[in-house]
Amino acid sequence: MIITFTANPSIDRTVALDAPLVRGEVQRAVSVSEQAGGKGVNVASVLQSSEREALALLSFDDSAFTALGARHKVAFGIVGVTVDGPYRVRVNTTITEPDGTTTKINEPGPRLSDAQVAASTDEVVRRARETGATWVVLSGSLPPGAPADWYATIVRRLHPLGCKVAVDTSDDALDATIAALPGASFSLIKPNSDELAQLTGGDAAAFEASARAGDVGAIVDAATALHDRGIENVLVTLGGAGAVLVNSQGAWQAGAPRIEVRSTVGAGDSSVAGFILADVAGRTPDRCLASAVAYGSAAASLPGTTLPGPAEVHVDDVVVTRLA
Ligand SMILES: Nc1ncnc2c1ncn2[C@@H]1O[C@H](COP(=O)(O)OP(=O)(O)O)[C@@H](O)[C@H]1O
Ligand SMILES: O=P(O)(O)OC[C@H]1O[C@](O)(COP(=O)(O)O)[C@@H](O)[C@@H]1O
Repeated sequence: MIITFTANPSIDRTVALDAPLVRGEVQRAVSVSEQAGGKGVNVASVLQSSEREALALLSFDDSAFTALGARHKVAFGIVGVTVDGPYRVRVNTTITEPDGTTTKINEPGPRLSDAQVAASTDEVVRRARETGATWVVLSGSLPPGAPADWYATIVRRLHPLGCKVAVDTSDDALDATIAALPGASFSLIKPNSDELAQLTGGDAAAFEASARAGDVGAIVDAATALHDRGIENVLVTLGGAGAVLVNSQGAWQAGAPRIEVRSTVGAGDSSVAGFILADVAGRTPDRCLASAVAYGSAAASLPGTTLPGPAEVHVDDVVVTRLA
């Protein structure tokens, strides 16, 4: 069993334009779609599509979110509270343009109380213990009211169980997760270039430019610094430039296959799922990296938050190079 925990689920609304977005103008959408989303929900959905037993745990939901999830057949478990009434699961809006450019506006979500945070923590740990989970994935931004070090607290509580843990978050929650190392060490982090720059004091634009030019030296150095602080696998995703993996066995780079980009929403989550799918199948690190990139790129080629299943994923198209 693989468990994901989404502290701040979302209804993902995708608004498609048939012309470039123009700030300050009135534009008409050509289509609008909605899906149940949030990082852990997406990871579990990809795992479930690939026939892995996975459960998406949420700290809260509402009836609209549950109905959307049921339509897309994601198996949910609610570990916190059901926030119907005046509170709602947030709506995250993505605007897609014909050339594949996506603009995302993510809402903060409802405020959680200390009691709701504590109850969710207990439930995540209890479900992981009960199911003998091999991986627990803690994913996404934190809702207002949640402590920035919430994921670090859960990581510490999961340590005695011996399961692998992935953390994929941003902003203050990401800083707090790293600040808790090495005491709250874990198995996988998946920063993109912005998050890597935030954590290591680097320059995201410089990381991206050098990656596009095929030079990932500075990215490997930054990822190695994170690995040395207590994260076994540092998977840096680089959009269309692919990804880099650093772990105790070495460092690898993978280029992304050429695709027609439809929407990158869910690409990072699909990369996390692709890595874990290969890991639980006992694959070597280079194959885990190839799987992460193949799943991420497959997601980027699909519209909205549509997530890839094995039929859309072409791992053999991904070229991996060993760097160290
Ligand atoms: N333009 C693109 N072309 C091909 N693959 C892409 C593109 N954008 C994203 N991907 C795939 O999705 C993965 C994750 O994308 P990235 O943008 O780095 O993550 P995040 O969504 O977390 O910021 C990349 O490693 C790559 O495999
Ligand atoms: O919790 P956050 O950081 O606001 O992100 C939530 C959003 O990210 C997504 O999980 C997509 O993430 P990725 O594009 O990074 O894979 C959406 O489903 C959701 O709307």
